[in-house]
Amino acid sequence: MASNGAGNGEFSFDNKRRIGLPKIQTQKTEDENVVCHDDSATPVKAQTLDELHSLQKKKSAPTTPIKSPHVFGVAVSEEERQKQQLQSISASLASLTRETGPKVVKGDPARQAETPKVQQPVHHHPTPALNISDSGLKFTHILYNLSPAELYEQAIKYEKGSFITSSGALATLSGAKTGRSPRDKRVVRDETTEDDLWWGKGSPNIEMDEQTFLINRERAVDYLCSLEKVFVNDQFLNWDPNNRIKVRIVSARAYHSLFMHNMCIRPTPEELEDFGTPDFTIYNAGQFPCNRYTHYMTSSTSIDINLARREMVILGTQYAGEMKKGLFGVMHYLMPKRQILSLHSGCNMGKEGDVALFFGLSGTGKTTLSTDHNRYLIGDDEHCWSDHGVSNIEGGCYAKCIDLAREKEPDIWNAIKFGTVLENVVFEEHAREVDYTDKSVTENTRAAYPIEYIPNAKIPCVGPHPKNVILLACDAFGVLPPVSKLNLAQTMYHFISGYTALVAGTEDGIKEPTATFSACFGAAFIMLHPTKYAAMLAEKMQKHGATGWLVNTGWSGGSYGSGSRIKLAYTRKIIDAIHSGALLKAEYKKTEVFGLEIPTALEGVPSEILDPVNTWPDKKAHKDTLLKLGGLFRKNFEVFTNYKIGSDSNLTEEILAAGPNF
Ligand SMILES: Nc1ncnc2c1ncn2[C@@H]1O[C@H](COP(=O)(O)OP(=O)(O)O)[C@@H](O)[C@H]1O
Ligand SMILES: C=C(OP(=O)(O)O)C(=O)O
Ligand SMILES: [Ca+2]
Ligand SMILES: [Mn+2]
Repeated sequence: MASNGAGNGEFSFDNKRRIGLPKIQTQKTEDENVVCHDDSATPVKAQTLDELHSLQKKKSAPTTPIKSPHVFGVAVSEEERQKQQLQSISASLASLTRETGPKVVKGDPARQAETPKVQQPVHHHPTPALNISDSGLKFTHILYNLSPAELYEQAIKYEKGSFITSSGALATLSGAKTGRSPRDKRVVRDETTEDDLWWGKGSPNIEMDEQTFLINRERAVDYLCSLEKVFVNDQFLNWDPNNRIKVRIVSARAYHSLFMHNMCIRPTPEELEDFGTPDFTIYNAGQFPCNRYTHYMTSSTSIDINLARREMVILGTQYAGEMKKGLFGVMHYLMPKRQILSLHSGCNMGKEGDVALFFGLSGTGKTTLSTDHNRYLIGDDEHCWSDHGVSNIEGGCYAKCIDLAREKEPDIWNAIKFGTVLENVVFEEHAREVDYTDKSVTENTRAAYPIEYIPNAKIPCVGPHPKNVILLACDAFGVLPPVSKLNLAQTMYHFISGYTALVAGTEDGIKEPTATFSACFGAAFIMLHPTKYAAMLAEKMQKHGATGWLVNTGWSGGSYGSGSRIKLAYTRKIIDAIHSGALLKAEYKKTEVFGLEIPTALEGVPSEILDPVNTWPDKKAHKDTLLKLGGLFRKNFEVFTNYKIGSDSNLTEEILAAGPNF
């Protein structure tokens, strides 16, 4: 933003900066006869203030001439197309018990002059007068695919806790929930999903029935239709053009609309013209709770997925990540049906076209390590691996910001600018400088930005088959080596285990690390049994000759409390050596218990840290901790011992043998 030096939003009267308004002379110049060399522009072409304001905005020009869209071979007018779009939105918002969609109208209700042509409700049947509700008598204004600038204005005007930070990002608060609520995520169990999905112990798919889904859907839709305006985003998922999914997000907050604008793939104006009916719709009524007397509800939060109806309903949580990760779950169902593997991983590509995947649970480094100034970023979190290579599902990144530092992560730092949603951060009240070390609201502070905000993003976000598959674990026990080379069976063992150990809540003194095992490094999002994804991964890695690696981005020199987190600079060197192929040629030795192959030397990393035992002053404590972790792995894997991985029973046995041995 141009600074005028006046501060506090006052206008500057510096002549050079004047943009068009004639100078108002309140006093006569000293010498009336001297020709006034006033360089001010000609007067504005407006007679009234209203006219002046109407000049400020011009109609946006489409990048290509609007073609006449065809419906069943018949050309339709622009007016007709607009009408169809509103009908589609009205149908999306239709109550299921009152037969009609709401009366929807495009545009901001605050701008009365713009209130345009009225969209007649869609009548499936002549509506009995008795069925009319209050919300059926009013108009619901639709703010359709607004631009970031418009969404900023909406947020700042109407949503408490919205501010522009000094770098131009939109700071918001997500309310009472500052992270996902996996225990409140439910999936409708019906004929479609009964046999296909993973149900029961360990599964993230907590069941609900169709009827309960419809109750929550009605609650969300009634809430949304009772509002004066709702935001509608029509966008895409998946950069693979043959497997692109059309999603519609209906939400009540500009924050949610901007978040999804950034996170999903943004359609061009031409693509939006032909958008038609969405493949999947989210109803985000996050400000409104679910009813705890409703069957299945265990809290006031509910995130409900109905695969048959292709709908998701959000009640009682405003955490925006719920939408992104909810859709990811849907992709974990839709893609494997098409023989495409969906992956909770980051992905980047070198100059030579070498692709790497980064798997890992939250906070293990997918976003940080896939954002690499020397490589092209394909995506930071959600990908597909098809017979043609990899594709990003999303159009944006969602970076953790806690302790973010410009020097360590310059690309992420620079992406936090105008258009970026900055969740739950604390900033200095006047200058609006963000303090990234401040955890007052939450430790899970986040930035959501379009992927092109990263300078070396690979657009379109697709790439060839991966050469390296990197499994990230943040091991707060400090016993896993900084890097190990894995054979295929070990890769599968660690992929199915999905280990990380984090330390929650650091305030009240030193805490024991807790091990988390999350199958496929994303059990919260998978829909099928983990072995289904594992079998696909094994098949693809084998076919394309990818190498597996286990990288510990966590502790060294002791567990949390006595050791310290491995320096990001060292982890980057390790990753560089994987990408370049240098690490493949290194000399290796095998570790005790986990039987991992570790390099004896690696450029830019002190050799002594490569074997964790060297970094622990207390060798007995090291051995005890190693055995403890080995035991936790073993216990976790018990549930998988009765499953066959793919059609290859040899592989299944090899995988079972690839775990810790003691
Ligand atoms: N050695 C390391 N490797 C990777 N990340 C590290 C390391 N040390 C500290 N970090 C920090 O850990 C966090 C990793 O988070 P992030 O990349 O967002 O994880 P994910 O995308 O997997 O959820 C970042 O805040 C990063 O700065
Ligand atoms: C959005 C999330 O992803 P991640 O932490 O893996 O970046 C999340 O887990 O809420
Ligand atoms: Ca995650
Ligand atoms: Mn991430």
